[in-house]
Amino acid sequence: MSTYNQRLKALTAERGNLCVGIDPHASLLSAWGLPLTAAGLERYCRTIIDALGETVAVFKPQSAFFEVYGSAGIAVLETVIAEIRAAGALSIIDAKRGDIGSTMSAYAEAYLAPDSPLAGDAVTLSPYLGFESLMPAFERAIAFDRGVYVLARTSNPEGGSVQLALGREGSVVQEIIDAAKELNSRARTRAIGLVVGGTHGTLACDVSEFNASILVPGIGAQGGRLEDLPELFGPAFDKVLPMVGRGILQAGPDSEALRAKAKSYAAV
Ligand SMILES: O=c1ccn([C@@H]2O[C@H](COP(=O)(O)O)[C@@H](O)[C@H]2O)c(=O)[nH]1
Repeated sequence: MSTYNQRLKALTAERGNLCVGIDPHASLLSAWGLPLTAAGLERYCRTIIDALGETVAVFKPQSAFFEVYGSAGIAVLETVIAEIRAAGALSIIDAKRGDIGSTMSAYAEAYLAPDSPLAGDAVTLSPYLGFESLMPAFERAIAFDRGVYVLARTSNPEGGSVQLALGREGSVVQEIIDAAKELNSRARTRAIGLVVGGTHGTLACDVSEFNASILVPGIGAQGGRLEDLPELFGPAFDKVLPMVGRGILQAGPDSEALRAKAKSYAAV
């Protein structure tokens, strides 16, 4: 089996460099005329995958919006992951997990083990219990040819209060970026990616020598613009995977409108 990074490169070369967020906001379900139930949730997700599944490279289902519906919502998330795979696209499960190592092992099994119904191609992780606490997920991602995206410089304005604080050798976020880069080098992998928001005027951290995929949320509804990313990311721009949720989903439920909106983001 190819690695996550190889699959990502091949598919974005073929389909364009775009990750579409599957964020089933209650307001969007209502705007699409769907009930706020697990059945409405399933219909919403299927509409997106039917419209975009064979043309978009990567989808990012946001776990929180599925958890709202309890076990029925989690069952829909499992179906969505399988449907994305069946459409030939990749999935990043946005669960932002992070915990002490022993609990992290269980999260890693849930989101990265080959036989888990909740495992996509990659999962988002929070390093704020300590980068090293994520090691069980790093090990499984490498072993199972999957990927992880570690929150570094998030898109929200509040993130700076923690991420830009001074750590032992520089800012906290820079320590995370450097630790991820170092681990990729040491393990001869590209499985450890970063999340860096596209909403900032300047990043206030250095990703110029980062060596794996950088997921960039915040484009569209949060004010980030695709056309600003080359300057924002400089030499790391070729690692950037831009991600758009509401900016595309608001065009639904019409399939043509969803396709046209996704194309407009992929074309920039
Ligand atoms: O720093 C971050 C990390 C994750 N997100 C997630 O991305 C999407 C953004 O959706 P939009 O509708 O395009 O705003 C959402 O699931 C967030 O939880 C982020 O925005 N910023």
